[in-house]
Amino acid sequence: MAVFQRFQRLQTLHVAPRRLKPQTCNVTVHRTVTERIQQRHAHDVVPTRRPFSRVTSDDLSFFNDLLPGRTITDPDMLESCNVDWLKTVKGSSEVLLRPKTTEEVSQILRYCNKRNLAVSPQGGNTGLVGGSVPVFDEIILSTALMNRVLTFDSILVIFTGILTCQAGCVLESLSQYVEERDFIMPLDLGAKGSCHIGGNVSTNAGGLRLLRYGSLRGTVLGLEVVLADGRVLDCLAKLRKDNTGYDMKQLFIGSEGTLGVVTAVSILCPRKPKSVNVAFLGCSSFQNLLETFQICRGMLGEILSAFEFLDASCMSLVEKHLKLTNPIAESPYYIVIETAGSNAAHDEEKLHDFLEKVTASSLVADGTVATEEAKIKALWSIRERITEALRHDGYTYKYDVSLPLEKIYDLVTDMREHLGNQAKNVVGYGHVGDGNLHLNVTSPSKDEALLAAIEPYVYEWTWKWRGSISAEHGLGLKKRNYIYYSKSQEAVRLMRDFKAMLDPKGILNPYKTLPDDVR
Ligand SMILES: O=C(O)CC[C@@H](O)C(=O)O
Ligand SMILES: [Zn+2]
Repeated sequence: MAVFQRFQRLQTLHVAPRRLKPQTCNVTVHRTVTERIQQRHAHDVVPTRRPFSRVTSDDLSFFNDLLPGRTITDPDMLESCNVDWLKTVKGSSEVLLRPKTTEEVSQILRYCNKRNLAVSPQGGNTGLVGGSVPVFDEIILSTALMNRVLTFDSILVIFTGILTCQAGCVLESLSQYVEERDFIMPLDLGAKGSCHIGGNVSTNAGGLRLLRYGSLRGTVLGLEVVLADGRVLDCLAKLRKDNTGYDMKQLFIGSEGTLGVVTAVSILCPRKPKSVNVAFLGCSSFQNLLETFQICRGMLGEILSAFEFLDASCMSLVEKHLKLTNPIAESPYYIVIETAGSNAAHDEEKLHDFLEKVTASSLVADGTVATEEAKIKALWSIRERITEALRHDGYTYKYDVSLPLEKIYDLVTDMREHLGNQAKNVVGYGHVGDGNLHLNVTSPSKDEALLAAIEPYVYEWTWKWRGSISAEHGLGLKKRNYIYYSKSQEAVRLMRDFKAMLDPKGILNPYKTLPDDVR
């Protein structure tokens, strides 16, 4: 493998890409969507507080009796729970509840529903769309103390890999727990040190391993959910297959705490791979990067576990703000490829052949490969810590879109041109393997004119190419009024009906996910 620690440019391979047609512009439909959004000036809409009750001293007595020492009203302690990680959405809740059991969550919600008190469920508060913090004075219901592993299944002495745990377990702790037993979590994200598994499920978090292990819609086997009126829905099955009627858990995966509070999760963990390699490569064009991906899928096949990218602007930001070092020669685009398999010699041979092919054809200009854990971590941190670097760069406008692969970077290029010098930085990175681009725009401070130049332009663009305006972060508070760019009116109406059925008073995570005016 030493020969691939660094490799050189050879010649360029030209493969004509298959062009994709934009959405046949049904002008009427398009205009309807656009007008609906523009009329509302969606990015400016600050919701009006709905007529929920205000917390009284009687309510506090009830909560104190139920959760002695875990009913928090100290403003200093409430401060960090009222504001999101990006520090762009700030609520003014005066009560933080920290239950330890499902029964306590059930009693809290039964009481809040009766009293018409709004509730903002909160996990690790790492969300990026303002979905995990109160907007007004909603009671914060934190899962932080619901952090017990319940079971890790085994048949005699052999583990099956089915983990059942409470919703407040931190993803990284779960990873450690299952790794000690020779398994891994099927998902991995930059926020793993703080995010909770319940929050991951509620937002249907994607992350860096989705390419290999699929989404939580497949790996979550069962859920326990407390409904708005306090009923406990036990769908905590541990079965690989179960076709008995509607798959209820799917309703709660990705519904951002608006339909129920996830209190426990059963999840299928893959075996820990015996051999892991990470290659960090540089490409001179995005077209070369896409061709590298095509070849990679073909040649690495079943051992490919991640294919991520970042552009040169991301690299500059992690160098500048986090003092990370670029391990290879400067390039316009960088790729992080991970392989995970069961036979080191076999995996290395495959990787070797692949790298030889892409360097010989000059698709890849430079690169480095890591097999030891510390170096693997260092390479991954360049990709994983971009979000953190962007936060240092200024106020960040974040877009998380699914697009046809061949259009994925054109949005960044167009946006740069469209914004000119209005923006400080316009960067692109993300999950090439999943067709998911993270477009981020920074400015020295919050800038309404800049926001108006980005939105709805970015959503129009995504709609035109039949993309999704939220590939993995959800709609939360910030994007809910743009839902029509990705969902039909009928679909949104049905969502409203589900919400009305499960939470008739609308106490669960109000002002999130669904638009203000469902027509
Ligand atoms: O900060 C972002 O926009 C993306 C965060 C996360 O989804 C990632 O893939 O790193
Ligand atoms: Zn992502």
